[in-house]
Amino acid sequence: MSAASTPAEGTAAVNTADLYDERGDELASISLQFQSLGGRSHFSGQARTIRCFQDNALVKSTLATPGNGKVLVVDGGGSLGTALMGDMIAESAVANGWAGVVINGAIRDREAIAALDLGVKALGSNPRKSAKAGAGEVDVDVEIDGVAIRPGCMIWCDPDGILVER
Ligand SMILES: O=C([O-])CC(=O)C(=O)O
Repeated sequence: MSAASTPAEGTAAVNTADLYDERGDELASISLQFQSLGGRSHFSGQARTIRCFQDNALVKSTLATPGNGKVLVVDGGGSLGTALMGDMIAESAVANGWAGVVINGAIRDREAIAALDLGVKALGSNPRKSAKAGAGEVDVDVEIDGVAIRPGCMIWCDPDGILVER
């Protein structure tokens, strides 16, 4: 890791393997094989969280508020049945200053999202849209692949994986 990339800064391109070597078990590593789908391959920041299931109204409304360099972690229950984010919502995340979005679920509009200056980790894609009723919870503790993610904790993502501050 270069001297300039202090993890707390959030905007520097941190390499997760180097960070793990430096900090070891202070960090939890998500073993589930997320795909890197955004135009920004390395991203990090404080987490905000959403828990929802096949309903993306809270994802849309949250990414329409100022992100201040944070990472939105969406626990969609691992469902690949509907897309929780498409290119319009992702463009809104870029416009509002989010560093990235981690979705334990699916996205759609892969090609457009790959061209955006946004970090995106998701399990895969599905063209089928989600419900928009607003079911779910914002800024709650979530767990993905046995790793707890609390609102405000630091999270680092790159093509190697996802690290979370314990
Ligand atoms: O509206 C949706 O469900 C997601 C979508 O397609 C977009 O963000 O463009």
